[in-house]
Amino acid sequence: MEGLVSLKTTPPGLSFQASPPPTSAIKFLLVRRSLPASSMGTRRRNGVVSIRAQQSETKDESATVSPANGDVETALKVKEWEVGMFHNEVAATQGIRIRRRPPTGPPQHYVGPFEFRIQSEGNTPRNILEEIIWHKDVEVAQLKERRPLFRLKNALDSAPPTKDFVGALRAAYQRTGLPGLIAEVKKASPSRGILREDFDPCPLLCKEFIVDAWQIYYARTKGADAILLIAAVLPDLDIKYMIKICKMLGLATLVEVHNEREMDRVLGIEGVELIGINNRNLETFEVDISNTKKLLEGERGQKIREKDIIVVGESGLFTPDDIAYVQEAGVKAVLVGESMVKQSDPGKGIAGLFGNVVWLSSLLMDMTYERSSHGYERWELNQSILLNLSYGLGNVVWLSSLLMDMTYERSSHGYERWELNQSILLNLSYGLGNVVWLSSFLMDMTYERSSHGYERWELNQSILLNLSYGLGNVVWLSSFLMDMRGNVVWLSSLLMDMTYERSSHGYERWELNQSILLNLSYGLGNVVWLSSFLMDMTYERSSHGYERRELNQSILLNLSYGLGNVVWLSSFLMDMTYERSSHGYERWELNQSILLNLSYGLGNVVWLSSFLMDMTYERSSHGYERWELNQSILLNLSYGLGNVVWLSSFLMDMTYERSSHGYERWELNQSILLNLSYGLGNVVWLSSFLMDMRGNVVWLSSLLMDMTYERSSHGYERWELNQSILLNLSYGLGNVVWLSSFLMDMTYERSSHGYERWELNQSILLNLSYGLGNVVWLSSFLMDMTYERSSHGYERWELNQSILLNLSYGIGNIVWLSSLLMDMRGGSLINQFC
Ligand SMILES: O=P(O)(O)OC[C@@H](O)[C@@H](O)c1c[nH]c2ccccc12
Repeated sequence: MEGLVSLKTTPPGLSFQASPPPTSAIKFLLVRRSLPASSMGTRRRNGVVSIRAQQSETKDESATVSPANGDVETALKVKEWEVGMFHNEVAATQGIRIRRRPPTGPPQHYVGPFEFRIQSEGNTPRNILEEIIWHKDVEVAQLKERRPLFRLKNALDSAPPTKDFVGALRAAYQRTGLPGLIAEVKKASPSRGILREDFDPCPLLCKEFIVDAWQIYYARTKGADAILLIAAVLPDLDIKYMIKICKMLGLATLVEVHNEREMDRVLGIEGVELIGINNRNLETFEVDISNTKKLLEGERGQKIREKDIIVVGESGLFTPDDIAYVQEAGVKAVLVGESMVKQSDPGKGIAGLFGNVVWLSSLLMDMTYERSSHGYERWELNQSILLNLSYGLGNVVWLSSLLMDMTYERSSHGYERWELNQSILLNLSYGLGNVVWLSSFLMDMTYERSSHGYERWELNQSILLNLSYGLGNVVWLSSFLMDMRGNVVWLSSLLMDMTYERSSHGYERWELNQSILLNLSYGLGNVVWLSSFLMDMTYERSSHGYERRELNQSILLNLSYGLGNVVWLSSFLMDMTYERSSHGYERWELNQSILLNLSYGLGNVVWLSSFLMDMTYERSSHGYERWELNQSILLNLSYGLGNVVWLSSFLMDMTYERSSHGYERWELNQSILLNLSYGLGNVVWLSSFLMDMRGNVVWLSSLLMDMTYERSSHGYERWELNQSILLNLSYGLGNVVWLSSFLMDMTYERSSHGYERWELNQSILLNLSYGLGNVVWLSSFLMDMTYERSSHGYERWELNQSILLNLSYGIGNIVWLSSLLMDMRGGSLINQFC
């Protein structure tokens, strides 16, 4: 040990040679074939010093290269073999089953007296690992002969500086919350030559069967930053010694274990920072990833956490489930071969391994890289993206797993984290997503109700409230309700529960009841249920009087916002019509509001248009007001979208009227177009609308052209309008093809319109990112931007971020984004992950 202390204070190469610890004597003796016989005599007492001293002397080299005497050479081999036997004995006491040397004699490549050995149990490897080690032993001996240690040491100076392997793994885990990836990658293959020119690997691990410290030096000269040491092969003293050498050379060590015994041995060694658990039994090559879990259970896991050791899960990891499994077991990094190496595109390999999560985490990673310089704000941004994502919703699986992770962290992060959890849940409930998960979550919460009391119940209520805002998808809400407690029963039974509580919670609870119903009607839900509820309420009308009826009306109004089953509504309206005579003007007014609201949603345009026709018949008697109403309905319809055919035919009608109605009519035309551009979202219909009108794309652009013709007379305002329409179109999203071709046109004009035009371009892109649209286009655009990054610098990058932020608003579908990111990043992902 003293020798090791001195190692630190003197130049690495020299000190190493001057005073190595005793174990290294064994190691170096094992493979050193050029020692004079005289020095062997001192081996057992103080062999280390003498051997080292000679290793560093050049004059030894001649002996190595050309043995003067065959007998001496043979004698040396015998000695080496004896030492190997000694090594086997030491190893066996530590439960190491791998024999470093064939116990009954040197293996067959030895020359001289051993040449004719017959194959026997004693010189036949017992398993694959043993066979590899025996081969490795010989291979290293030969390599050392060609390049003795002192020469390697000279080469150390020209090796690239070491990179912080452990630091990179820790940072990766912190950044992403996912295990850092140690990927097996290749710059070139012997058969196919250079595979990747721009190969700039992260810190490098030398994944080799190390049997001799010489290999460590060799690896460093080749640029290694970390060394794999296999506990199934190396006795404790070797591991300790090699760790010291690695430290001296600035290398990290990953000590690999396969079973409990090896784990316990390694946990007893000082200075171990990384332990790899190999799921592949190197004796049989069978893979079982539960090995990782087994070795991290109980006290062992405890000890690892206390020592702050990073555990690397190794082998047999292919899917996000596998990664999640080992991460759950306590792994903070993974060593992956097959599933990466088989992929031509490393980005795809990573995505296959880490799943959809990869894009977000890779995004977060980018941001994390910047965290040091951007500090807290960036982290905040991180949170926003998560929150926004939860609005969209998308892949609930990911989010729920995130929530689970967060739950694990709850103890350490306390209330804030929990708060965030709640927000995400609330937001999730806005979107909707995977109802199964949410409903099961709600059920869990119900179980917890007793223990968490009122707050939890409140949260429950909020989620229901939000759920009722969000959905839109009637099928899921109704199926959700059905899943929970069977058809309709659940919500109404909830309402009943609440009713029971009414006595104690009084008016507030009842109010809440009402809000839920109101909100439900926003979303839309199962009209059947709602209408049956309304009927129930109708029965109660006599006793609850006017208020109930008012409520009834509100629900109807709200229903009309959503849209629902127009058939039912229209039949309801008919009922009301029968009542018109008795209720007079108010009822009629109500009728109108419902129609207006319906037009917001959209519904069955056919019915609406037929209604409009009815109204048209009445035009003569109701005069201008009615006509005005007509216009409003049309305007509102354009918000929603509805039956394009009808609208377009209406526009045509209006066109006929242009001559007589003059400018106002034309203005209306414009408003409708503006509103249309707000509303749609459904690319198909807009494009089909455009197509219907004048064939593919032509119509809108020709309209724009018309407007352009008018520019001279209407001047700047018209042009402004033009821009608004484009901007609004970009909100919805529309036919990206068209937009992009338009952008191209604009680009041509860039020279003459200068910066403003370019700004507009940016807005359109930002807005497009709200909707989402054609990812292919966006991603290709982002790529273009990436190319431009060098010249446009930080602003462009910022824009990139905004687009991503906005995208996170829009999407919901994480799958596409992740594929986008994957496309974008490809190979560079791998660097970020390491
Ligand atoms: O290809 P896989 O199953 O992803 O495994 C990679 C890596 O863990 C494996 O190559 C490995 C880890 N430690 C080793 C030691 C020797 C040989 C191989 C290994």
